[in-house]
Amino acid sequence: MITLRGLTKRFGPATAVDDLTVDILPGRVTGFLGPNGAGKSTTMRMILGLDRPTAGRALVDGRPYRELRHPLHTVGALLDAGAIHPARSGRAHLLATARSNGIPRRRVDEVLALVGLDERAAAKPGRTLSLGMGQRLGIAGALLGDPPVLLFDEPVNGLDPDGVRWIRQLARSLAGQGRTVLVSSHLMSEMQQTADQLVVIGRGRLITDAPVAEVLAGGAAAAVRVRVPQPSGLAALAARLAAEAVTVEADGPDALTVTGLTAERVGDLAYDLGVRLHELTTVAPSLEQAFMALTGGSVEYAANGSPETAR
Ligand SMILES: Nc1ncnc2c1ncn2[C@@H]1O[C@H](COP(=O)(O)OP(=O)(O)OP(=O)(O)O)[C@@H](O)[C@H]1O
Repeated sequence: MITLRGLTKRFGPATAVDDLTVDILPGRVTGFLGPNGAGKSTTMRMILGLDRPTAGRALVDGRPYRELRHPLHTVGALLDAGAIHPARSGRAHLLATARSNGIPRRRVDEVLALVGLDERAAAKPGRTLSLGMGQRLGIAGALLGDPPVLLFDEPVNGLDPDGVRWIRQLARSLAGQGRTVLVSSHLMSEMQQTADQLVVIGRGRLITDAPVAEVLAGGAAAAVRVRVPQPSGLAALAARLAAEAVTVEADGPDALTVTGLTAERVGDLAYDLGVRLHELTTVAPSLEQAFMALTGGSVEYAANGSPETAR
């Protein structure tokens, strides 16, 4: 379990993490979500004792990282996948970490197998590793001490679809074993498929801490898409909907998206007007829409497009 209490980090006048209080519980994948610069990496660095909080506490299994007696056996982290010596092989890198932490050699073979790196890949020098292999090696390092708590900072960044699927399954299976798994991402769609719980931050502050399903249900209203083949019918329906105090947006040349009415009500209004429909669909909000509804003002670059395209 990870416990954050009033966790705050200031860099000069800038507040990167602002009074964060959250419990990150075992047995589930917690998605740590926020736009670039929201403070996710800084929070993870404080959990791992790499940055000192300006105020508040970050505890792993009840202790600050620096007071852990067996840190590698308590918490494993993937922070920067590129953090391996360019001339050293992946296997040598893991062996050195294992040796200095009293972990037996055979565990290195176990974790290499766990992350799907074969002998040839493990023998390559760091500088020749692909991004995906680097991520796998970083995760192998995180798993070395078989820790009950795992932190993955943007693990799917730059990975191909197979790599993304693999990380997703790994995170889920680690949580299934009862571990605490915290995965940061600025990709809402990714978290929708991976996480059970969401901790969303914006500008260092907690925006929400809730199950994914709850964020989806409460963050943004479902919309209704209605497609009308005749332009006159489309105009008549749009005018009628305008009188209903709902949000109506054009959706291509022959369709409208209506927020604030059920599909049944939109269908009934069309029927009353004698307007023929070719489609009437309820569109569930995506996590991304829910996220935008939640973060609103905290997304500094909203004008440049969605957070997914901002990196
Ligand atoms: N060492 C530092 N010195 C000064 N400012 C910093 C430092 N580290 C982070 N920051 C600032 O703190 C804020 C939070 O950064 P952080 O990297 O934690 O965000 P993030 O949510 O992880 O985003 P990203 O995904 O872009 O890394 C940013 O405004 C960043 O510029």
